[in-house]
Amino acid sequence: MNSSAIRSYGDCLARVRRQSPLIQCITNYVAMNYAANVLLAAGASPAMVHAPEEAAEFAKLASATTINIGTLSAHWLEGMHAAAKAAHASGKPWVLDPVAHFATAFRRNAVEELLALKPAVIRGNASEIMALAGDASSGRGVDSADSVERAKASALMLAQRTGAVVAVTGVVDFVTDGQKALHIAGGSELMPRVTAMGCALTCLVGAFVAVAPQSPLEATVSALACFAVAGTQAAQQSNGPGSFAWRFIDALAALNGDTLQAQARLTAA
Ligand SMILES: Nc1ncnc2c1ncn2[C@@H]1O[C@H](COP(=O)(O)OP(=O)(O)O)[C@@H](O)[C@H]1O
Ligand SMILES: Cc1ncsc1CCOP(=O)(O)O
Ligand SMILES: [Mg+2]
Repeated sequence: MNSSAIRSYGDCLARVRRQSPLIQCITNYVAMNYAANVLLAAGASPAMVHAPEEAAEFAKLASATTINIGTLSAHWLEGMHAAAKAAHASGKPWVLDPVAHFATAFRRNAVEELLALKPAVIRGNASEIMALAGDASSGRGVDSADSVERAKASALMLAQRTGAVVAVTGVVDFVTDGQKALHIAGGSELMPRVTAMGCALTCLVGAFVAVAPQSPLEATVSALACFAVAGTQAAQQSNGPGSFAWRFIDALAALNGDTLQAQARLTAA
């Protein structure tokens, strides 16, 4: 980890709030609104720009790009390729969310092509990461059917094979660059009951790697820690997934670097 570039996980959040990085989010129809609100709550500036006619041009303007295949179509895939290529060519990090990539041949091929365009970070649930590493997974759709514990070896292997930081989320998250690995505890069992929480987190990872492109592992851990701390806080006041969804945005908006540093539950794996 490049500790001279980033002094602490709290510092990474403080940088996002200070710099307000412009983040190109190519995400799905389900996630667009919630993900944009999550980025705003963290102090970043989201832009949902995916048309093939403009995706590459916009990727050059943005500080980072995130690509999510949740509601894929051929037209969108064209924009994803253009954006990922442009981001890579201009030295900007991009983040891949391989939503349910194992479900159909169209998705499998799409994710394989995108992986070749060198994402800096891959963020998925346990079933997605296991299948992406070529391991058997029990996933059928967008929700995980496997534990993070079972996906750890797959994540390590995938990180070593692709050179990307790999984040597996679930009850306790696991993040690795293929050498070092960390666990992040916290969050709430209400989180998988709100659609697009994972997609929004992928967009937030984009904002964090944008302000610390030399430290993608630390930036990813920091973004996941924000979700864990804000999720724990929001759950304490929520009656169910509906109120949790908006309380989570409030908790994230109120989170500062010092609180994150004090409350994040990180352990070396
Ligand atoms: N049972 C749980 N307890 C605590 N946090 C959870 C739980 N399940 C998921 N999360 C959190 O929800 C967020 C989204 O993760 P996840 O549900 O794995 O992604 P996806 O929505 O892509 O399947 C992450 O911050 C993760 O830590
Ligand atoms: C329900 C659904 N269908 C296609 S994408 C999507 C959202 C998935 O969101 P998440 O991966 O964050 O649960
Ligand atoms: Mg997901």
